[in-house]
Amino acid sequence: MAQTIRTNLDIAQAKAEALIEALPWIQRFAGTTMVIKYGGNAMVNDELRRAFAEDIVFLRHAGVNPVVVHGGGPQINKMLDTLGIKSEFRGGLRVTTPEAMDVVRMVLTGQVQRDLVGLINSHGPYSVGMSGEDGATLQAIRTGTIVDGQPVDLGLVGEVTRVRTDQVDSLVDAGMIPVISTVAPEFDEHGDPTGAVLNVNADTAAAALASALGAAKLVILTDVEGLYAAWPDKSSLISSITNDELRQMLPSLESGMIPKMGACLKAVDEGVGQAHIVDGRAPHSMLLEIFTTAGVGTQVLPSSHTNSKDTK
Ligand SMILES: Nc1ncnc2c1ncn2[C@@H]1O[C@H](COP(=O)(O)OP(=O)(O)O)[C@@H](O)[C@H]1O
Ligand SMILES: CC(=O)N[C@@H](CCC(=O)OP(=O)(O)O)C(=O)O
Repeated sequence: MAQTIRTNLDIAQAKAEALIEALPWIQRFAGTTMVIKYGGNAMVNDELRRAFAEDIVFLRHAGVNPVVVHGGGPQINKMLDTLGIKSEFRGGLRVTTPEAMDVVRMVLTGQVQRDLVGLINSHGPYSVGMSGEDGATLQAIRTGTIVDGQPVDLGLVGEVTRVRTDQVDSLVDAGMIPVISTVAPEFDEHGDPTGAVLNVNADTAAAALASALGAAKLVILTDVEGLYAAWPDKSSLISSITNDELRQMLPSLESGMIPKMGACLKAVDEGVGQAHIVDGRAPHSMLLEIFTTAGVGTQVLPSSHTNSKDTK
């Protein structure tokens, strides 16, 4: 019995220590904006999606202004398969035909975004869903990519050139949590809309938002622990890397890590305090990365900072 009481007390004390450890980080980040990118591969089951929604609501009550940007690549793949529409990835980006674009828009804005808004709002009326199309919040130009030194046409794929931060700020100022789908209207070189909509990779859109909003952090949830120096060697996890070190490493990266680490680099280069890659398969990993001293994933820091976890 005495043993049980001590064990229960130990558990209670460990919980209190976790709360106290979070205190300086909560003080530091209260009032800041954080852009949280939730990747389709990190949404694999209901428990994880529910834990994600809890973390977002926790952040909001800790005084942070979370802005969620979501992906949905696997969910788009599933719908394209069901409809018998072929699609391929080049350099980590989907080659997007007009037929595929209709499916991208339907799945991201009509399905994934609706699910996330519903999960967050099960805790209270906090969340509003929007697409880059709403209020022309994300404006984009068509972009291709380079694979093996050769230019590749990706079709209706875009890169964000302008963020209407006033649209996002007005929701945040009203105490809301925006959940943003990365479908963006195309704008021409004169800044006029062409009438087309473009498919924007959610990592690169999240970086553009984080940079435009002057976010304290960009946090990207995915299906790996973080960035591995020698992928697929799981013992080579990088816990902290500077933007200059990442710039040198970028050309050696593969597949989905290319837009993801490119997004972290862009965000930090453009003034975002830190970018983090976090394992979305582990419930509450986002809170651990933000509110514990050791952190759990990979953080990207500006070179001007020392390479220490204390710099988060
Ligand atoms: N150096 C690396 N470190 C970690 N993961 C890597 C690396 N190189 C390639 N990958 C792959 O990138 C994947 C993450 O990208 P992606 O599938 O596009 O994620 P998401 O859907 O979350 O955006 C990982 O699951 C892993 O298979
Ligand atoms: C151009 C491009 O590749 N767009 C992505 C958009 C969704 C996305 O980025 O989803 P994840 O974050 O889950 O990968 C796509 O069509 O899959």
